[in-house]
Amino acid sequence: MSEIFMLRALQISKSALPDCTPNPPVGCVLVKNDFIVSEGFTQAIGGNHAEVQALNSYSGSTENITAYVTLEPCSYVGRTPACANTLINSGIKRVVVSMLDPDPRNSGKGVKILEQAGVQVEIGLCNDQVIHFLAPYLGKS
Ligand SMILES: Nc1c(N[C@@H]2O[C@H](COP(=O)(O)O)[C@@H](O)[C@H]2O)[nH]c(=O)[nH]c1=O
Repeated sequence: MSEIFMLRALQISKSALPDCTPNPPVGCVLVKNDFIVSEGFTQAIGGNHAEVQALNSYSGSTENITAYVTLEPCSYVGRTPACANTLINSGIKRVVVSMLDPDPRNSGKGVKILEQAGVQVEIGLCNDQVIHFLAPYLGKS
């Protein structure tokens, strides 16, 4: 079941192209009680990341919501705020990440920030499919 949600996040991430480059195209879906309640993908460079788009499009309670994100949420303030902190502030308690961000400014730090705040993080769902799509876009932002 959860693979369906990550594959949906991967599917919508493709809509981020070509405007998001050189930022990688990322997708995020918010799931509550096995239903997708919101979706987002990376906006044009300097615009919202996928997680922020999904959160901005959702107005209900974040209780029991799991965020499925194709790439590790970012950990630092770059052109946009740190998505790991945005997720924590939203009250979401479970995040499923397909692949870690190889960008050395993130690279495990986003996951660490989430875990230190008590968010349950799972890594690697649909990893093969996501790496296949995302790899060409990583390391250039
Ligand atoms: N596109 C994308 C991420 N992209 C990552 O964010 C960093 C660039 O941040 P910025 O300069 O603020 O745009 C860089 O490490 C890139 O890999 N991260 C995410 O959490 N979600 C997203 O949708």
